[in-house]
Amino acid sequence: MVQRLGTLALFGGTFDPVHNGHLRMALELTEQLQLDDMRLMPSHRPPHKNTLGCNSEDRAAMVELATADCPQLSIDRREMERDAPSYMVDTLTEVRREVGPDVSLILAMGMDSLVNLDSWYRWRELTDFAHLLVVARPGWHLPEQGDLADFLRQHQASVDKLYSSPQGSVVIQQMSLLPISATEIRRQISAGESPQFLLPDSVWAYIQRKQLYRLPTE
Ligand SMILES: Nc1ncnc2c1ncn2[C@@H]1O[C@H](COP(=O)(O)OP(=O)(O)OP(=O)(O)O)[C@@H](O)[C@H]1O
Ligand SMILES: O=C(O)c1ccc[n+]([C@@H]2O[C@H](COP(=O)([O-])O)[C@@H](O)[C@H]2O)c1
Repeated sequence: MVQRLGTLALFGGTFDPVHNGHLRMALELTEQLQLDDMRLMPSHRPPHKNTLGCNSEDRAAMVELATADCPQLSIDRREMERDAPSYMVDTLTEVRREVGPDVSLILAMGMDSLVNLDSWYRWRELTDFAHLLVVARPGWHLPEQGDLADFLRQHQASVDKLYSSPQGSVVIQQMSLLPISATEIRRQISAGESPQFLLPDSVWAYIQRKQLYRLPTE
């Protein structure tokens, strides 16, 4: 019988701020796929975002608060320690070195991230270190032509690959995601509206205490 590998999943994001859409996705993936460890990993210097609503320490503090009461989720602060653009290939290289060759390392992302994957730094190498676990979001479709489509044709696999090999596959998981976006939450706050119930109360309290997102960012 083939041995089932231990699984470590990282869910990277700007989390500006973290919201219930992110949290439900992480929790549902963990439970549906019986992942051993699911960590939300705030990006210190998100490579593709020029305007941020707040600094990385505040964004990480909110992820810390959001995950504190949920035993299935935790925060991975490793990108906070690297004062360079938070390229995912660098992060995954570091994690792979840490966990060794026999752990299934899984990078979770939404479909909107996947469709831009070919703009990421050394994107083809990501699967040398991890699997990509992509959650299909309504309104987004897999590319059908071009380098990324070819890459997906080569790497797409069924979910059992996550347990039988340590890296190398792209797995697409269908899930109904909450229609919440950080952009809309920032807009609401800068317009004086309340985002309550879109994010944990502890995160909303933090935003109010630190007076974040009062000014429009885009
Ligand atoms: N509502 C949601 N449910 C599940 N996953 C989401 C949701 N919104 C974003 N994601 C995923 O979370 C990851 C990090 O996203 P990000 O922090 O940029 O959140 P966002 O809400 O899309 O932010 P913004 O509106 O600022 O772009 C991405 O992989 C993205 O696909
Ligand atoms: O490595 C890259 O070049 C790269 C480019 C864009 C995004 N990422 C990462 O992808 C994750 C989601 O990004 P975002 O911008 O949707 O929050 C987050 O962890 C980013 O650091 C990484």
